[in-house]
Amino acid sequence: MVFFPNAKINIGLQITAKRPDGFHNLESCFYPVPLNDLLEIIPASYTSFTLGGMAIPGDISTNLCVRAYERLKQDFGLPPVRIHLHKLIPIGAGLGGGSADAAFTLRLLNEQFMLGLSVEQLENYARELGSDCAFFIQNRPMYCFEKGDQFAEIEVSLNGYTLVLIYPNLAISTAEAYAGVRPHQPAASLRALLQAPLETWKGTILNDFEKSLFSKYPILGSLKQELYDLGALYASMSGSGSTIYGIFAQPVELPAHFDTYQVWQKTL
Ligand SMILES: C[C@@](CO)(OP(=O)(O)O)[C@H](O)COP(=O)(O)OP(=O)(O)OC[C@H]1O[C@@H](n2ccc(N)nc2=O)[C@H](O)[C@@H]1O
Ligand SMILES: Nc1ncnc2c1ncn2[C@@H]1O[C@H](COP(=O)(O)OP(=O)(O)O)[C@@H](O)[C@H]1O
Repeated sequence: MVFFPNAKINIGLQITAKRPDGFHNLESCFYPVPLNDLLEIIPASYTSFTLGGMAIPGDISTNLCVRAYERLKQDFGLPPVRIHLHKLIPIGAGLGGGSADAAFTLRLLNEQFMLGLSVEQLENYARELGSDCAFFIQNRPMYCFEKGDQFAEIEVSLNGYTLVLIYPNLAISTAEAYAGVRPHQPAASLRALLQAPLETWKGTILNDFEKSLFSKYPILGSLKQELYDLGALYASMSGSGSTIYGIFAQPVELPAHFDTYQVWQKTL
């Protein structure tokens, strides 16, 4: 069976408090984006994991696909499988690619082996694997809060807009990003701000990771400004970085020097 785990962007990200468990409470709109990895899992005589596309740091046993398989195997005694991941979503990019791979592994195994797990059960397994993972079970625009693993419905649509993603060949670890942020209660509710027309977001909707990461990596702030100069209606860093995205009214011709980065553009 073959699934295509997709990326996400964060529209707005407020880090509101440090939790007693060491994690942070946040508020954000998670929005799925059709930039995909390829994940194939088939029954086999022994379990193996192979990787194509981009290299992923870390031992195979720490790969989130393998961890997701091992977690379900614990409870359901799954047979051996051959897992192949073709990695296309940039890593350490704030696009949630690893979390998507984990969640899609759970979804695929649930179908392949007819485990009969409900959405809620799959979300609970996903929460064990990472704060972002549960989002990719339902995989639709959601207002996310607490660790980023609790959800509320929100009416946000980017349909018809052109989305540009720029990954400046710089991997930022999530832990590094959280270390630089000072949690605070926001002056305005992100949820309310997101309900206003997209044209108003530029002046109102912020990603709290930008402040410290833009000082540490000035290229990030420059790219965001360039997207505005090119006519973006809204531009931001996604999640814990380093991807900078722009939302445009129509397709945009990007300057030649962007060729040194990984650039993706699509009308949604
Ligand atoms: C920042 C966000 C926002 O969308 O995503 P990314 O941009 O990285 O994809 C998420 O909070 C990332 O979620 P995820 O990447 O699943 O994080 P985890 O593996 O659970 O945790 C990695 C590390 O990040 C920190 N962490 C993560 C989530 C959270 N709510 N508070 C935290 O403090 C912790 O230091 C933790 O050890
Ligand atoms: N299948 C996977 N794809 C990407 N990263 C993975 C995967 N499995 C484990 N990881 C680890 O997760 C971290 C990056 O996660 P990723 O989702 O790409 O970044 P981000 O949280 O910025 O969106 C890296 O430390 C990487 O080694």
